[in-house]
Amino acid sequence: MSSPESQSRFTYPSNYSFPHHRLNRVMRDSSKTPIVLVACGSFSPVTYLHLRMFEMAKDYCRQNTDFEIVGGYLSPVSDQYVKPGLLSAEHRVKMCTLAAEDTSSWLMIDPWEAFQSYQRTAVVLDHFDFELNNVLGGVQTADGEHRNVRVMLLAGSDLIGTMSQPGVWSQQDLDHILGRYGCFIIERAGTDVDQATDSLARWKHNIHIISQLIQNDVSSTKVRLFLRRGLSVRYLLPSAVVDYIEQNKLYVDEATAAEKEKEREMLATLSKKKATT
Ligand SMILES: Nc1ncnc2c1ncn2[C@@H]1O[C@H](COP(=O)(O)OP(=O)(O)OP(=O)(O)O)[C@@H](O)[C@H]1O
Ligand SMILES: NC(=O)c1ccc[n+]([C@@H]2O[C@H](COP(=O)(O)O)[C@@H](O)[C@H]2O)c1
Repeated sequence: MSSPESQSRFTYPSNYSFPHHRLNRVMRDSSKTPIVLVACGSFSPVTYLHLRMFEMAKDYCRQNTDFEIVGGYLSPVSDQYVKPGLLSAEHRVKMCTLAAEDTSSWLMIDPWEAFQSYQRTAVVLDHFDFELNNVLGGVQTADGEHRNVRVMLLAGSDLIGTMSQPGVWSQQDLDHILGRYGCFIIERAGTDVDQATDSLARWKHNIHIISQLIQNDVSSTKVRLFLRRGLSVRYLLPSAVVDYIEQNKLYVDEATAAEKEKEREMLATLSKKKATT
């Protein structure tokens, strides 16, 4: 667990320690700004697209910004977040860990959010900022100069779309997330990014929109639907995650009414799309 100072600001799950084994503590290019990417979500289950979001952001940063990515984290949401199809945090954290270990050399899973009461995204980003800069002391340049790490949110455009919906995010939190930290938004089929970011114009300088040059429309909802119908999901998720789902017989239970409704909406969108092509 972190220093006593942190205990007054944050609550911690028991036996928690902040993962930093893959954090790049020495920058490659001292002229750049070190950043850490944080993707918050359900990850029920984690898919290749969740992992690919980080690679897309990496390419974008290299080509368009003065940022150097020194680490990437998936932060699965708490069980208290009410959402159809949300499996227990234990399974979700395990699947994310298997996925990162199996497929990546730089992604990490932070279980801080998952194993406690629901924490707003603004608080989650503060937690990362605290652990990276106050507890670990940031990173260094090759010359040994200290640099604070900037935390940035990584999300799909559906999430940024919810930021204009009344009652979902407080103005104070939006100002904190987009004004203080900033974000990378991956375009996602079904969301008009311009419309989604219209009301967020005052933070435009901190919002980086990334196009999906190779469209991948996989979603956890579709994966759950396939599993429930006994269809294969191999090659949509890392093999280790598919094996884990099979071994633990996950996502085979009858869908809840809310989930059935979500599936109906998704199937209707898919057949509409088919009809227009
Ligand atoms: N196909 C995709 N394209 C772009 N962003 C995505 C895609 N799938 C997931 N994301 C983003 O990944 C993050 C985590 O998402 P989440 O775990 O809620 O996945 P999801 O696939 O949208 O889940 P569900 O289908 O259960 O709603 C969110 O910011 C979401 O926008
Ligand atoms: N006010 C907030 O902080 C707020 C609102 C909506 C979603 N979120 C976060 O967005 C993430 C993804 O949510 P969905 O899976 O519902 O798209 C979750 O981690 C959730 O905590 C945060």
